[in-house]
Amino acid sequence: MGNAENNVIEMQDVTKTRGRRQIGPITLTVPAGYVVALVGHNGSGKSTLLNMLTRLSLPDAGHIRWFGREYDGELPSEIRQWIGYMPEHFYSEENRMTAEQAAAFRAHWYSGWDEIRFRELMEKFEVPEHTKLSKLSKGERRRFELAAALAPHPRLLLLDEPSSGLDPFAWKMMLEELRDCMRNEKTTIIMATHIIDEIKRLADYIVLLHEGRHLGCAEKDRLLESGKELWFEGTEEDASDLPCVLERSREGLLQRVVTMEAAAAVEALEEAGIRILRTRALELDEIMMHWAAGRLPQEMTSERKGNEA
Ligand SMILES: Nc1ncnc2c1ncn2[C@@H]1O[C@H](COP(=O)(O)OP(=O)(O)OP(=O)(O)O)[C@@H](O)[C@H]1O
Repeated sequence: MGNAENNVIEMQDVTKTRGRRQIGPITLTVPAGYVVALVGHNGSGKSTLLNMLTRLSLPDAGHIRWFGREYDGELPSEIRQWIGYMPEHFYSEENRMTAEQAAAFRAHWYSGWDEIRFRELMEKFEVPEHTKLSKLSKGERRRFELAAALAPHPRLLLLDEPSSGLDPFAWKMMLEELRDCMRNEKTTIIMATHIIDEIKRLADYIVLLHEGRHLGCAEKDRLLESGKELWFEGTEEDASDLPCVLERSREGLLQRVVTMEAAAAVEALEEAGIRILRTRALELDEIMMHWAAGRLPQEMTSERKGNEA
């Protein structure tokens, strides 16, 4: 492994049995300043992974290091205060508190709690003042949770489906705020999400979980650059000879090929003097579908991040 001091999270062969499903083994390194999107169908283990990173849930096996150190029991408070967490389901114990009371309660845990920032965010997100959390709408409650998660300037932000319940305006505001955190505070973000647009706009890396199995980690830009659909005049043999072909078919006089090595495929066709008549970049959701079906080349999904590259 490269410069371990720069790693915010290191998971080594982490497993957890949840009901009848085993999650993992997960081996994952997240260096400082990156945004990692956790992606996978319902029940694939995204929340379980985040819960293990907050220590709300303990792994059955494997090792987790936070900011370079492993801890046995609860995370010490000096580590917890670097971590902002927005769960998918909110804590019901706080339902009878107003947003301000809940914030004051949380501020005790975070020495870096920035009340001015919290109030600015509450205003920006238009969270109703002096109202019990139980009386907030789902989207308002999520906006409060986001403001509270950001108020202590966390070094690591764990977000579980952050956009759930947000209207498009609030969603855009959330994206802007997260972008600012990444830019100005170099916050490391690990977020579970189903929203392709969110992944496209925020993530540097994508981690795919499928039915509890960790299918790897891929660099988003590389996936998007590499996946193309090509149409060209040629034979079936020309099509099948191309690198990393995921799909191919004949459309009239043309060959249609879906490849995850677009640059090499185009070069091979050009060298053979074959005319490419049309190209289309694959959408991220199409690439994810191929990935979940195990069709992506292994070296593309076992990306080593940052200093490990
Ligand atoms: N408290 C629990 N007790 C037993 N099994 C659980 C518990 N919580 C989750 N599970 C199971 O663990 C597996 C992973 O669940 P998890 O919530 O981590 O998935 P997820 O990817 O976050 O799903 P979603 O997209 O629906 O939020 C599922 O099979 C789920 O049924």
